[in-house]
Order: sequence, then C-alpha cells, then structure tokens
Amino acid sequence: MENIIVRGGRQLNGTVKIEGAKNAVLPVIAASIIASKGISIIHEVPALADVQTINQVIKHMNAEVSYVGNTVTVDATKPLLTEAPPFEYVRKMRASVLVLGPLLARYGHAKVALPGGCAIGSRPIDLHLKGFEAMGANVHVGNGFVEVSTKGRLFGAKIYLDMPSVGATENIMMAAALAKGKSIIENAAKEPEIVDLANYLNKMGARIVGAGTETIKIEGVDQLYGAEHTIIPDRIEAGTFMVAAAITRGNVLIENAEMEHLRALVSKMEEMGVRVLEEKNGIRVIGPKTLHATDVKTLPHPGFPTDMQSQMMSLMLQASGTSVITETVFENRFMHVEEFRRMNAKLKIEGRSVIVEGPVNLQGAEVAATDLRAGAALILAGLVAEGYTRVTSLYHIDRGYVDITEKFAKLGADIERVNQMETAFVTEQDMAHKQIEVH
Ligand SMILES: CC(=O)N[C@H]1[C@@H](OP(=O)(O)OP(=O)(O)OC[C@H]2O[C@@H](n3ccc(=O)[nH]c3=O)[C@H](O)[C@@H]2O)O[C@H](CO)[C@@H](O)[C@@H]1O
Ligand SMILES: C=C(OP(=O)(O)O)C(=O)O
Repeated sequence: MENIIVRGGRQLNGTVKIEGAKNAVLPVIAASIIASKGISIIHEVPALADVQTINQVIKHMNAEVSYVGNTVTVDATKPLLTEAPPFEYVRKMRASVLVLGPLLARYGHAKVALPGGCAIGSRPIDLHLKGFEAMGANVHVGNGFVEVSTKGRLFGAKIYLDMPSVGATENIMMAAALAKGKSIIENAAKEPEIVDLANYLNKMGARIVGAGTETIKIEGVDQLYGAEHTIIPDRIEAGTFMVAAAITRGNVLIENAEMEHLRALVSKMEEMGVRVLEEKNGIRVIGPKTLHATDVKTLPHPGFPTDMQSQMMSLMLQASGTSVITETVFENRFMHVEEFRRMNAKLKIEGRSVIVEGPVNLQGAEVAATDLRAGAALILAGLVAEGYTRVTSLYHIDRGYVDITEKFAKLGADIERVNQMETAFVTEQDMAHKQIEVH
C-alpha cells in the first residue's frame, strides 16, 4: 500500500499546470454514449482513476473507447447494453449514475446499481429520478438497482429541482436532449461543468440554451452525433494549488486556472490577505506574511464550492483569529476534522459549522484521506506542519488529482509517495532515529 509523506517548512514557488476537470469529463464521457452516429473525440482528459472507471463502465456496455495521451475517443454506434456494470463501479464512483439519462433517452431503458452512501453524506438520486418520471419514464427501485424505462420516446417536460443538484441537472439535460418536445429545468445547477456538458451536447446536435443560469431550456432532437470537445480546466485542482501557494507563503503561477470559475474562493483568499493576480496563462497566488481569519459558507455555484471546504480549513488553521466554516451542501463533510486534530488543530464542530482557532502550530502525524478533497487538505496542512506527515488511503486522492506528489515536489515541497513497507517512520524523531541507525 502506498502513502504520501510530506515534511513541512518549504515555501512553494514556480508554475503548476492544471488538468482538465474531473467533474466535467465524467458527465461528458457518460454523454458520449448518446451518439448513435459518429465518434466523439474528447481532449484534455485527466489521467484519473475516475476516468478509468467511467471508461470501464461504458466499455462494459459495448462502447469502443480508446485513451491515448490526454484524448479519449468513444465510438458508441454499435448497439449498447442498457444495463450498466455491477455495484463495484458505482461504489467506486457515484458519477456512474450519469449513464442513466443517455441510455434512457436513446433506448428507452437503463438499469444501474443504486449508489450507496459515502463519506460526505447519503447522496440520494431522487431528483434525477423525479426528472425522468416527469418526462414519462417509469422508475423501479429494488434489489439494489434502479431501473428506468419508457414505452415510446421521452417527452419534454417542465422540471423544477428542489435543490440545484449538479448530477440531476446533468442527467435530466442529457435525457431531455433526445426527448420529444421542449423541456425546461428550473432551479438548475449553474456550475461551470454544467456549461461544459451543454456545450458538448450542443456540438453533438442538441439544442440547449441557458446552461450556467438557473433556467435551462432544451428543445429535444431526434438524433445526436459524436463530436470533438476540449474539457475545461479543473477549478478544484486549481483552488487546491492556490491554497498551497498561500499556506506556504509562496508565489505560484497556476497555469490554465480560470478566474471566472474561482470568484468565491479568490474573494475569500483576498479577505485573508492573499494576493491573487490574473495573468495571461492563469492565476498567480502570493502568500502573505500574516493570514487573517475569515468565515466561509459552502453553497451551490457561484457560491463557495464544497469541494474546496477542507482545503480552506487548512488555510484557516494558519490564519490569525477565529474562522467559521459552514457546510450547507453535504450533511456530513467534516470527516477530516478528526484527522486535522491529530495534527494539533484546534477545531470545534457546532452543527453544520466548524470553528477554527488559528494560527496553530501543526504537527506532523499519520492521517487518513477520508475523501479526495480531505486527502488534498491534509497534504496542504502537512506542507506547513512541523516534521513528517504521512497521508494514507491514497485511492481517494487518486480519484481526483493527477500526479499530486510530483506537482508539489516540482514547486519545492519535500514530499514523496512511498510504499508503506519501505518507510515505517512517521515523525521527525523516528526519522532522526532511523538516520542514527543507518550511520
Ligand atoms: C462528479 C461530480 O460532478 N461531483 C460533484 C457533484 O456531485 P453531485 O452531482 O453528486 O452533487 P449534487 O449537486 O447532486 O448534490 C448536492 C446536494 O443535493 C443532494 N441531492 C442530490 C441529488 C438528488 O437527487 N437528491 C439530493 O438530495 C445531495 O445529497 C447533496 O446534499 O456536485 C457536488 C456539489 O457541488 C460536488 O461536491 C461533487 O464533486
Ligand atoms: C465529492 C467529489 O466528487 P464525487 O462527486 O465524484 O464523489 C469531489 O470531487 O470533491
């Protein structure tokens, strides 16, 4: 089993290049199977475990998929199976449910293992299913599966989402693209990844307007075709490196980062005293001598992203004063608090908020990545902690970050990915002891 070991105290400087967005590429690859003619060529695909999983899912259904360099090519023109692979895949990655909309619209049937709960909350898919029902589908849930079917074509419908769910907006938008007539999604999610998916669907021949606003209008068409598309940069990977620059008081150019996608984070970082500059190729972040405390509440886009909540907590731990971070998107996304405490963090959970007392002298410790962003946040804390931090459960981090160790090392961090058996030390003292033994 592999771990990441980081020794704190190095300032990060230089340039880091941001990959294509995980949360954009997964729905785009899922959408590619809606094309009954032509192939799709998708560029800037990040080499993530989640990308391998979604590729496996659509391969299992009979799509031909190749992944060369950063380009995925999908040929879904052969008849597809409408039953997605077993729970194993949905357990690994909830985005597997995004094949429901395309299959239902193209074949009038889809069956997928029902996703279970996960470390950040229960994450139901009721809003996806209500949307399909409004378009005329029958929904059957039983024996751990969800099955959706319709006799003829789906028909266009007006769908109001109780909350602006990203996945529900995507699934409904894909299904509506091939439905008969006009659909309207109200209270739709406005994330940049929704816009990216709509742009790809429109290149395939769909007629979607309003993506990125709370009302999306979709005029259904009879057929969709493969198309070429380039995935937008990953705003959460960018945000993670922005925090890395700030927390180490470094100076880093985050290449490809899109200011427009990062407004909420930038404004909070500026409030904390961080300098954030828009440059031609991306965003430069310069860490201040003193970080100031602030309050943050996670919200659907354009609010502060829940996927940056744990990384922001790392930064708050270094800020002077009391910060409050409130999670409103997921009901259980504070698993990292216990891990931060192992590093000497002073954190108090009060309902959906965490009170952060800073600045604190973080101490290296063995900590587990409880989800992918928590894993990244623990590395960030490790960058400024005294001594060695060992981060375990790396499979979470690998779902969402390409070469994270190498990228941090290139910026000057003392960080290494090791086989657990090779290096048993976790603390400075242990390390020193080990060196004495060696000499
Ligand atoms: C692959 C992907 O793009 N993942 C992102 C996506 O997840 P995902 O699409 O799963 O997130 P949603 O926006 O759907 O979830 C937001 C909230 O709505 C609730 N909900 C959602 C659907 C539903 O049918 N019923 C329901 O109650 C969820 O439990 C959660 O509390 O958006 C989240 C919120 O920005 C991000 O954290 C994830 O990184
Ligand atoms: C929660 C996340 O992803 P997913 O929805 O794929 O679990 C994330 O990217 O932070």
